Amino acid sequence: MSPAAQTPSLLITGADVLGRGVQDVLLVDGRIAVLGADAAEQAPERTQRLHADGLVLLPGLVDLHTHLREPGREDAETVETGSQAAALGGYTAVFAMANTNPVTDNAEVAERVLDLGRRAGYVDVHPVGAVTKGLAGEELAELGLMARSRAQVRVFSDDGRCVHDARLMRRALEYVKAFDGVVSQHSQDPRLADGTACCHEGELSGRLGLPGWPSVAEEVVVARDVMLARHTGSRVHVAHVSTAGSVEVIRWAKAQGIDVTAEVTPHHLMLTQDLLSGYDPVYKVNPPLRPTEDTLVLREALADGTIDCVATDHAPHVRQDKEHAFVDAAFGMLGLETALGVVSTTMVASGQMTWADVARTMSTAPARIARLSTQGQGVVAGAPANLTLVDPTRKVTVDAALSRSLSRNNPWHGRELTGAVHMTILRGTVTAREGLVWGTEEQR
Ligand SMILES: NC(=O)N[C@@H](CC(=O)O)C(=O)O
Ligand SMILES: [Zn+2]
Ligand SMILES: [Zn+2]
Repeated sequence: MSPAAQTPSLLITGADVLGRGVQDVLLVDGRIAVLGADAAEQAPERTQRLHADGLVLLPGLVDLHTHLREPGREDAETVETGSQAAALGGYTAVFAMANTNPVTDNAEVAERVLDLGRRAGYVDVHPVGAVTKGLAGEELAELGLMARSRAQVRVFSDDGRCVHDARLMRRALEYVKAFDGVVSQHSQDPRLADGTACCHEGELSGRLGLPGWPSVAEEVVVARDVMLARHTGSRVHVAHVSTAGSVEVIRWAKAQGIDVTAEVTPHHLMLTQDLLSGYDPVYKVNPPLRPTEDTLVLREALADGTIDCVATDHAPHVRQDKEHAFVDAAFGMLGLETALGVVSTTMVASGQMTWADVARTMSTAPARIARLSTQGQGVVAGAPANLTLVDPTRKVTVDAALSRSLSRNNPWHGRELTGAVHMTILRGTVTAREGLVWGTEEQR
């Protein structure tokens, strides 16, 4: 990365800041120097100008839940390709899940992922630490060492698997409290979701002849975990909330003052289980796509703050793992490049959320949950210049072939989304612009 001191000054004019009104914004030395009427006057000599009329300026997006697959599955994604996809999607920071090979269950792997992210340089890559060694659910991983490492891990998760042993979950919550960490739980009772289950259990799964798992497999774990959070006084985060029942529990827990936060994925906001009728494994994901009623409750919960944030659960898989009969295919779908468009289409174009709500749910709230000090302050003078410019009315038909991800398990292919990322800026440097990744080493 080029040092911030060499980043040219940039004056952004005409953009609607968070949808709250047009303000000029001056970026100097990688920071937001001035906001408002004085910005142009205070611009140093040779400041570049960007005319952003009609665009909305948001703080750089932060993804609490990304699978970058490196180390171990560099055929599906690398930190570099995943970072490029993230920059194109408007992200300036992502949290890389620990289900890699080797698993990120110690300081060494965590620092390796951190360094790979820095070398790529498109977004800040923060490793998530595993809760248990090897994700085996038996013994706590080196939580303290990961927290004290250069990676300063604060988010811990066995994602892909549920920490189903209540005693281990309790100990993990007690442990992370010492450094204000958070346990992000993949809530799914393995005893209620047997190994072959691959979709939502209900009338449709019966008709399709696919083994399903019930909503309650998620809800019982959410209910248990909020009680453990209350008991330990620690923080629990519910990953990929997918059912109306989970929302009910989280709403109740928050009303009690329990320190619980939650995320919803773009796919659970827009896609529903009826897509499974063609048995296309691109729609196979964990937790599964649910009935429309759940989707509508998730949207309401995101808008009213019961669900704190949107997280992609970007889960790239190679063709050999995904293109199988539905029951045998891998779980997961791409999400980084389309998340903003999906949220814009489902929540903003529909009038359920404002752009300020998008800034909260896709930047400031996830940064706060992860206790990020380097990002998520919003668009304010003095903050690092991590910014995303959005064209709110642009309609884009998603083309999987144009994705920067190495994988092609893209459920959004062919869909028209309203609202597109125009530009992403990391500490004053443009990382993506109009569908092209900028800021490669050669260009700097
Ligand atoms: N979401 C998925 O369906 N798959 C994720 C794991 C996970 O998030 O549970 C993956 O790593 O592929
Ligand atoms: Zn998961
Ligand atoms: Zn995941």
